[in-house]
Amino acid sequence: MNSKEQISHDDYQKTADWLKSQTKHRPQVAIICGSGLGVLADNLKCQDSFAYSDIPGFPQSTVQGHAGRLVFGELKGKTCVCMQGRFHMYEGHSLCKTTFPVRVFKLLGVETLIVTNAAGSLADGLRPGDIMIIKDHVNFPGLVGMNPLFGPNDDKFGPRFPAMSGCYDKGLRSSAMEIGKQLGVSELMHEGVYAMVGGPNFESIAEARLLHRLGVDAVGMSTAPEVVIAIHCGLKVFGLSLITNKVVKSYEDSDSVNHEGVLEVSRLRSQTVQQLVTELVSRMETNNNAV
Ligand SMILES: O=P(O)(O)O[C@@H]1C[C@H](O)[C@@H](CO)O1
Ligand code: HPA
Repeated sequence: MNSKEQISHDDYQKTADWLKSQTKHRPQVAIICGSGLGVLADNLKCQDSFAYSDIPGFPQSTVQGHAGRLVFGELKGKTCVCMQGRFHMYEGHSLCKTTFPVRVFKLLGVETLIVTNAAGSLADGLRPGDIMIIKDHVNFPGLVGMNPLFGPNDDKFGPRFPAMSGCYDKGLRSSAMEIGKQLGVSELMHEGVYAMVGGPNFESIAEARLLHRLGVDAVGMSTAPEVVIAIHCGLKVFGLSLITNKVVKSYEDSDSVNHEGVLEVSRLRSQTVQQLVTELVSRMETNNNAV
């Protein structure tokens, strides 16, 4: 991984211009699908979709459960773009490659980013199959210097020192909780703190205990860099974690997590997440920043 890799404003613009030349859709909302959650794109009407390998400048997805397609379409009167597959630091992408699509979305006129992920729970009240609305994050790689904003600041996107307090929009969070009630799934709905770790190994018991003591509710291997870049360039952000497993915190516990199990729980709950996201998008107030 080359942490010094720089991507110029022109590079993002070239990708945005190519996409604009290939689709008439001008999205207001972007959705990043977590592991096993690619079904979120299925409700989009009048779809235009592109394999990542055909999009100039786009990285490639290498993880099972991440299809590697960018899908544009209409969802309840809003134009959306949906990433079926995200990029993780552990795949060997630099952080600016990992977050590349977010700046492209900004250049396409997107106003709101929805990030979803699969995550393991540390909080006792969070069970596999539950949905945790992200109220804040701990960006562990960022805290030790692995931040997508490292390097010269691009003032055209945002300020050198962006604030991260309040990065998960309060209005969208309460709207999602309300929608959960209306869908009859309030017993699944929680709010909590997500922590990003580098992966790709799952946590040791000592690491799990440390994260738990630090006040982390759910842990995963993505999302925080995308959110940092989104906030830096002025996007509104909503995030949710689908809890796919309990993180083992006891030496007496013989359970063990694996990616296939994560994908299985994601798929079982993906329809509910899809309904929640669809309803959230339909209630969003958007301007028309189409560019
Ligand atoms: O892309 P997300 O964060 O949903 O993927 C999680 C973290 C790892 O990539 C994988 C582990 O099963 O799922
Ligand atoms: N730990 C880290 N990432 C994850 C987990 C986990 O338990 N489950 C899904 N993604």
